[in-house]
Amino acid sequence: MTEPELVDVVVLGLGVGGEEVAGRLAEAGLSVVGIERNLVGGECPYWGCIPSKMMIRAANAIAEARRVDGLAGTAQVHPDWTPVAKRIRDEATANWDDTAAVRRFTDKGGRFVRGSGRFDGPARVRVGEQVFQARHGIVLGTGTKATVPPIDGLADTPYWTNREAIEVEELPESLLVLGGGAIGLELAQVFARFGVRVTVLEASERVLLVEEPEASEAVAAALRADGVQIQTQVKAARIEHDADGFTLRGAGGEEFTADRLLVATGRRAHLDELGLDTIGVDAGRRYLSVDDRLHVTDGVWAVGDVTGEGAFTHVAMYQAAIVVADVLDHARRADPGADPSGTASVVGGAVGAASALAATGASGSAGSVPRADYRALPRVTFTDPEIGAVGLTERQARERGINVQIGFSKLSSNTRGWIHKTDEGGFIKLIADADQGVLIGATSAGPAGGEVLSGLVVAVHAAVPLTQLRHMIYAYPTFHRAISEALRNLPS
Ligand SMILES: Cc1cc2nc3c(=O)[nH]c(=O)nc-3n(C[C@H](O)[C@H](O)[C@H](O)COP(=O)(O)OP(=O)(O)OC[C@H]3O[C@@H](n4cnc5c(N)ncnc54)[C@H](O)[C@@H]3O)c2cc1C
Ligand SMILES: NC(=O)c1ccc[n+]([C@@H]2O[C@H](COP(=O)([O-])OP(=O)(O)OC[C@H]3O[C@@H](n4cnc5c(N)ncnc54)[C@H](O)[C@@H]3O)[C@@H](O)[C@H]2O)c1
Repeated sequence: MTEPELVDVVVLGLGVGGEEVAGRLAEAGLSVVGIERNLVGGECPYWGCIPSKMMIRAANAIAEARRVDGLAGTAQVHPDWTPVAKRIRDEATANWDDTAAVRRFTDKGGRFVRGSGRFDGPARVRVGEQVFQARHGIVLGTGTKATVPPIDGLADTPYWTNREAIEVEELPESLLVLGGGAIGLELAQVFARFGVRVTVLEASERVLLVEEPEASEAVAAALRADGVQIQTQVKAARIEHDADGFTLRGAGGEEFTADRLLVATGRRAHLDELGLDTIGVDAGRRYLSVDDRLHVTDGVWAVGDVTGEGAFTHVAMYQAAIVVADVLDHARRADPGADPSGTASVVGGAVGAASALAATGASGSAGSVPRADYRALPRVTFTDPEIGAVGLTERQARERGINVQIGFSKLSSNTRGWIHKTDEGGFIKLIADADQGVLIGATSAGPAGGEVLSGLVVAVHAAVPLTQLRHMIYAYPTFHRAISEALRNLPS
């Protein structure tokens, strides 16, 4: 049997969350082993946020050029995917090579191990023949994988997930997108703007189901204007593939065909692979359940998508800061005699770093580690119009029995929206708790919906009284000035 090697912390999965935790703990002086089986950085830089937003930037440039007609003369656009694929290959992903990311971690003092890790009993992680025993804790940042629904025939076809869609060098003529969530909609609009015939097939009654119905309508209308066909309430019964491409047969007898099929029906943690049974944690759940300091169980923390608290890079980063502070706090408590200057021992280094972090407010000293609070969780779906949202939707608020008031304004009746020639789709929707006199949710849809959102995030996060929000000065003529009109439309 392999003798375990004693280290301070093991971080399993170096995606956005794991890499941040591992790097900061290593910088703090702990001996950290970071284990990653694929690419350090995870989904976001290689197959997620960054390359998809490069695609969106390019597709929006095409759409903007097409808006020259009638506004500033004439423009002819000849979309070409080559520079987009090249930019993703060369600038975003270094051809899907993580050498620089591994060095970023090892330069901070971390030890990198490439491979698939799993628990091997309490405080132990095994990677192949190597076994590590963690003195201060194990952090799981193993993320999610695309879910592939159990549709008859699908598993035997060469379907795409986000990975193949992001890596594509040559666009197909036509594309079926199964799932009208964030991934499906963002990529559908991109490909349509580059001339692909795209059909989005969504099982529920509307696309972007998690956001406000008005947001779903605005996005669906914009995608249709880009030539995307959208079918809701589709129940896929069978999927076939042959030399002519894909055929999806619906339970109602409908049939959809295309050269390629992108499956974007959600994501799921893969807990069954992590040996969680060896530490008494239920691997049958959809996500790892964590408390507000991201504890899973004694000496085990989780960070990022695997927690199910919102599959966003900003959530992973937010949680990472809490995990770092809490692990350092535990290290300090485990070795209270350590030199706080950080020079006497490895743990002393961590203590010194914890104190430094506490001084900057980024971390906490014993007992003052910040707790996760998702009340003001922002989301941005980077379609055109962008859909920014924070906190509760109207439906969620009503389901909680809150005394809800709604304020609404359209961008078309806002001066900047009118100047900009936004279509009817842009809007601000405010969800107020009438009893508390504060906003508890908001949506900002429009050309800069994700940017306009920031003021609304502050309002929800800091529970700024509606009276104060109404008496603020909103610059003229901006998109965000539509917030003041929505506030006026709230019953006072
Ligand atoms: C197409 C797309 C677009 C997106 N766009 C945005 C966006 O615009 N904004 C946003 O905020 N979010 C976006 N996201 C979501 C974002 O990518 C995730 O929230 C983020 O990557 C989560 O980070 P993570 O560290 O939790 O997990 P991941 O990034 O999934 O990393 C987990 C890592 O763990 C590794 N791993 C798993 N199991 C093991 C094991 N047993 N041993 C060793 N290693 C293991 C994996 O290989 C992986 O590298 C997008 C996602 C997709 C797919
Ligand atoms: N801009 C961003 O921040 C961004 C962008 C992309 C992804 N993400 C993150 O990644 C996560 C996953 O994205 P996603 O779009 O895969 O998932 P999602 O859960 O957002 O949407 C999946 C959609 O697929 C539908 N669906 C499920 N099964 C189906 C079936 N058999 N047939 C047809 N439709 C079906 C669902 O009803 C849902 O509308 C998101 O929830 C988000 O957190 C974020």
